[in-house]
Amino acid sequence: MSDTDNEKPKLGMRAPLGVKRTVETGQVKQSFSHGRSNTVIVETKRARVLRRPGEPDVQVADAAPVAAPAPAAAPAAPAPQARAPQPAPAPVRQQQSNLSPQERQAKLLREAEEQRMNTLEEGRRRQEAERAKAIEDERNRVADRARAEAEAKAPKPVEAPAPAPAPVVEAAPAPVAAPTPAPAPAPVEAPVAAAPVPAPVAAAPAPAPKPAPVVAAPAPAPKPAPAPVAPPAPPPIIELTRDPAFPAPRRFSPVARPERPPPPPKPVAAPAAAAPTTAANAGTTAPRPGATGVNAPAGGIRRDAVPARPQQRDRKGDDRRTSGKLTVNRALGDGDGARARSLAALKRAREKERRGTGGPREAQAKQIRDVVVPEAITVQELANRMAEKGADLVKALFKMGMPVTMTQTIDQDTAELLVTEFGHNLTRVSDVDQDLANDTIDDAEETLKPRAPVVTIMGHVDHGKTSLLDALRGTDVVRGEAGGITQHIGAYQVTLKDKSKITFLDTPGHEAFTQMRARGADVTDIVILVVAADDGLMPQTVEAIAHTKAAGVPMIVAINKIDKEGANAQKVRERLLSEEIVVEDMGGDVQDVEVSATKKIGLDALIEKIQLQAELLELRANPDRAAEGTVIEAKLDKGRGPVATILVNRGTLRVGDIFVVGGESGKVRALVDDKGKQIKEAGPARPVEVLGLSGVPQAGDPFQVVENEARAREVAEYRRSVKTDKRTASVPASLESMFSALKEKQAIEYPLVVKADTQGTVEAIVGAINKISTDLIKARVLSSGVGGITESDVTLAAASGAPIIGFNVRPNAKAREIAERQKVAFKYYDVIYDLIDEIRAGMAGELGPEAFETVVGRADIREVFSAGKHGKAAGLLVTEGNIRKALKARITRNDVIIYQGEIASLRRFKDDVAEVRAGLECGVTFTSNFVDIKAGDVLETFEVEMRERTL
Ligand SMILES: Nc1nc2c(ncn2[C@@H]2O[C@H](COP(=O)(O)OP(=O)(O)OP(=O)(O)O)[C@@H](O)[C@H]2O)c(=O)[nH]1
Repeated sequence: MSDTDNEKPKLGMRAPLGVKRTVETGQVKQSFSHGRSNTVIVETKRARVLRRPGEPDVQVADAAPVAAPAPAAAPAAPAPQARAPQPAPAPVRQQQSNLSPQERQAKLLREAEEQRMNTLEEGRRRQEAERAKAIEDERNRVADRARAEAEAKAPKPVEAPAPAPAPVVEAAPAPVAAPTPAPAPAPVEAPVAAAPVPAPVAAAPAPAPKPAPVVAAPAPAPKPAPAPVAPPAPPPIIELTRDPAFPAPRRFSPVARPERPPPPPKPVAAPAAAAPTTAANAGTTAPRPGATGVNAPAGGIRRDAVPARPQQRDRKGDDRRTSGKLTVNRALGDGDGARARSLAALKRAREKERRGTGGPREAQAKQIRDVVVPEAITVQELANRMAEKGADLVKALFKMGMPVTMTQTIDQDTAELLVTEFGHNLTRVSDVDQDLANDTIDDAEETLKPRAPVVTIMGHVDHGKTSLLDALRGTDVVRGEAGGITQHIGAYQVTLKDKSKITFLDTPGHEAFTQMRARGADVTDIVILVVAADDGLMPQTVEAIAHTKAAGVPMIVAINKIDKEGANAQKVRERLLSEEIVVEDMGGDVQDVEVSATKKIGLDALIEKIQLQAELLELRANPDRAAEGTVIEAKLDKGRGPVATILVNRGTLRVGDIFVVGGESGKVRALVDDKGKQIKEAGPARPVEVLGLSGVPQAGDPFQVVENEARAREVAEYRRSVKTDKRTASVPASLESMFSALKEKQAIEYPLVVKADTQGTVEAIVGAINKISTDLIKARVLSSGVGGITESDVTLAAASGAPIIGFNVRPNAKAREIAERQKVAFKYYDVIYDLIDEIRAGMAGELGPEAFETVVGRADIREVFSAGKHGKAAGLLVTEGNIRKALKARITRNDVIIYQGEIASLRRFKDDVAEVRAGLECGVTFTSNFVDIKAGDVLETFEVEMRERTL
């Protein structure tokens, strides 16, 4: 917009239709800061007054045509309000009528500005006063509220013009425009009506019937937004309604709206207040001559909206409201709004705050926990116990310089660092705390009752252990054994003629069962060392003696096979001396007895000695307590599931008892004695098969009855985790371990999958296989277990190209099918000797034949000649053996090999010869053109023989 544009009387060109000109225009130059100025075209329009039908008004005829060009504001012309102020403007009009239009406009503007300033000043003073009062209100809010309201009411006459704009419109233009005030309200009404509260405008259609056709047309102007109104109001008129007498600050009108007072008592005061403000706003914010009449009010709307902003902010920000800061709203006595909010909204706000801040924060509040830390724990488990994120722990450990993963096990000290770091309390526990307390306290004397002795028979292979036991039991076990040797521990209880009982444990004699034998010694009271009279002491006999001594168990020497020819019992006794076993006959304290298992000689004497020894031991146990025992043997029975042979040490084991055995738990489903009979209970020293286990335990595992299943599961779980931790615990790296690892890497791996019928056999086989390993080849048992060969065994073996060793077990149909498909080899055995021999042969075959070197002859190199295309020839003196053509040869200088190859040619006095013996001279050339030959070097010829390797 330019000044030149302003000079063009565009508004005048688009004068509204009418019989006579109702709008007068003029220019007002406005000055702003920074030297800016603006020229505004000001039009003065006569206000239209709607009158009731029948009311005498000579100006009606004029009003109709004037109202037409400003239809936008028409809806805001409520008839009742318009009529009320009508009488007032008359004298004002008369006073101003003497001035020229320009003078009047200038004067009006000046006065309006003055009035506005006065009003602002007045407002400021009022605000200050209100602020002071507000402070008092804080102290005694309830009491002062009434007074505050009274004071707030005081400025209402100023606010009044806002809610009642219509009279203003009518009053102001009247003197300027024409004696007919009726048509004017439309444009002037627009800014007021478009002010923040559109309600009056929206209500405008109600009086529409009164202005009849003229008012009905602009009905779409109910919105405060000027845009939609603009089209129906084309005349770009900036209306300036003014009343120098009451230039009430228009800006307060929106604030006062919510509590619209009753109609102002003075009809003149109300319109006068609104008019100048509107004029001023219109003049400053919408100076464009091209602006429509509705645009002008838009500026007014923006200006009017300014004071409303604090109110909006107040609604959002509680702090502002509660801070006691005086806002325009409060200054104007808007105490009601604050009160209304303080009751309901404040309550909601408090509730929201409580929910929003109190709730979650309390939930997130860090809980300090008592973290129970065992001797070794995984990072993940520790995180769980601390209720922290595992990743946080890993991060903390990383910061401590320990790069670990969640599944890695850390020791108690490291765990303590973490627990402290995270602000929890540490409770150290040892394995004993976690596990079942091994009740080492002896039972009370009065509870102890005599029990049967547990006798273990030990001895070298085939010395007749099983035969002796068989003789004692009166049953034939020997025939049932594969290969004629005992494969695993058998436990039997023999009832003697005097009803007394003896429990026998038959341990295998083969060296592979050393571990099992050691276990047998641990649970036994007496050891019977079987020594064949014809064979004497053998390695396993000596080993059995060592185990017996280690267990601190008394021994009875049974010299067996005395019926055999060549039996020499005395020799056995003498030989035992070298093992520090001095039998009674030799003046010692170890009982000995000559027996024959097959001829049943000396059996009674043996039993007598056992009973005597048992008496000396005073074997007693408390049968009236929860059972404790030891696993003698365990296996996975196809029909019955996991089965463990338990020797009850003390207490009585009953069907239905809940127990923990090693890393397994369970409830006794059935008890089977050594004769295959189901029994209800088993007292101390009684071997019994237990059914109802969760898995196959290890031979030698402790068996304990516990109070409930939960505890049983907990302990079993703990024991399993300990086993896992031990297995997965990372071995600290050292130079030695690194070198040994390198060494191991060089060795060929011979993978195997081992399945056997019992746990003890599995251990024995695995132990024996590991012993076969050498530096060159290492047997690696990928998996070992009890029970038949399953699909998973085959899959594992197939993945590694390993054969499956089945000892007394066979694959199921599915496993066979997969094995056939994946070309997995099964090797079945029922004698451990055969198994080990074959594995040994297989491992040797894997290594291939072994090269053996045999030196054939040696010679000293005396001279070196040039041999043309053959490089150099050496003149030799054969010192040892002979030198032959095509033999492998090596030349050493100061015992360091400098050449290795073959003899290409052999000559003696220019003749090619096949062989030159020791003491003779000859000349040789070598297969490769070796030239670095010097007199003084030594030649060595040798043959290489490939032999089958043995391990
Ligand atoms: N003549 C004679 N032969 C016996 C006697 N006791 C055992 N035998 C024989 O010795 C062989 C081995 O007997 P076993 O009872 O199997 O020997 P073992 O010590 O139990 O053998 P393993 O179970 O392999 O440890 C059998 O052929 C028996 O018949 C005996 O008192 N006299």
